[in-house]
Amino acid sequence: MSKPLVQVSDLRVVVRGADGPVTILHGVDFSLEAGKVLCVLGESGSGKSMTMRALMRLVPRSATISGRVLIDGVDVLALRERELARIRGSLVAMIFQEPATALDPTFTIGHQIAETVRAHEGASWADARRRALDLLELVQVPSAARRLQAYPHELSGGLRQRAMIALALSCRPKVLIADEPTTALDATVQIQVLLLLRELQRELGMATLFVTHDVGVACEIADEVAVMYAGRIVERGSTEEVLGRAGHPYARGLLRSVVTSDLVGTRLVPIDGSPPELSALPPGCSFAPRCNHAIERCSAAVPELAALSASHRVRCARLGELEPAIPHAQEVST
Ligand SMILES: Nc1ncnc2c1ncn2[C@@H]1O[C@H](COP(=O)(O)OP(=O)(O)OP(=O)(O)O)[C@@H](O)[C@H]1O
Repeated sequence: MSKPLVQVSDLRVVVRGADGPVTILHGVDFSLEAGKVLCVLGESGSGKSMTMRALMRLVPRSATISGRVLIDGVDVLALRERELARIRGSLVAMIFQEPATALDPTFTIGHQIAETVRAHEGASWADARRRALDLLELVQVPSAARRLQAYPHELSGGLRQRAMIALALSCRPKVLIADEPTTALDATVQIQVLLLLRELQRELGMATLFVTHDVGVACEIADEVAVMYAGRIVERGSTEEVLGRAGHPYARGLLRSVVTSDLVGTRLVPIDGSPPELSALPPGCSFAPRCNHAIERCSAAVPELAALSASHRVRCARLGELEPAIPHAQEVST
């Protein structure tokens, strides 16, 4: 097994709130090798985006991060601001749901990509423009030479998303962080962009962290899946293990809808009850108040992420006591 490109251990984020500090992330651990895609699933507010932002220290001013984040051997939490700015966009690139946040409306697509290539690689304008064209072709923008001259608002949503991916790839990142990058697109375009991302990340050997609410998206592109609840990873493993043989009652509930491998657009199934207030988490397992299987022991202490197999881990005090698989397990193929 090769050495992981991304290693995250005991990642914690605490935000200063009006009524005192609130812990948003309670010690997140995972690692990811080059060329692999990890999908992070979970309900709104579970801490998916905060985890991704904390990796690059893009957290609110009121937040404090602790733990360890090693990316390609670089200790991100120990970097000075200047060094950090250098690795954002070169070692690690981020793409978001809304391309408008990454693309400047006042410059053409070609100018923005070429400018980034020049800033990071010191290339001449002529070389940078050639590379901008190569990148637009790589992300399969039709009539790429003409689109270089276009402003963001002149492109369709799908093309803008491709342009943003080209911009993210312009510095040859080793790690790509994608936070719901296809959610705003209609289903057909979503599938095209997802297939493109999967193809690119394999071709370029990037480690990709992909945040989504969509089980179908995870089925389509993930090698590994992590499920988050109330600021903790409650289950992680290979896509087949987590989507096919979920062990945590929360993950099982969320994944009730998974019946085939081609379900882009399948939102997670809402579970009865609502997530806890982060400022007033119940003792022990945060999911216990919503869990049909909870017993007294579940509220005594936060369970560890225990191993079900070499790669499959579940944070449940009743692991091993529950039925081993969810009913749809055999139908999932990845
Ligand atoms: N700037 C902030 N200050 C205080 N709390 C914040 C801030 N940003 C996020 N939070 C809180 O952190 C928690 C996790 O938020 P986060 O955005 O990571 O969730 P998420 O799982 O990505 O949700 P979604 O799927 O809706 O994007 C939420 O309870 C949110 O209210």
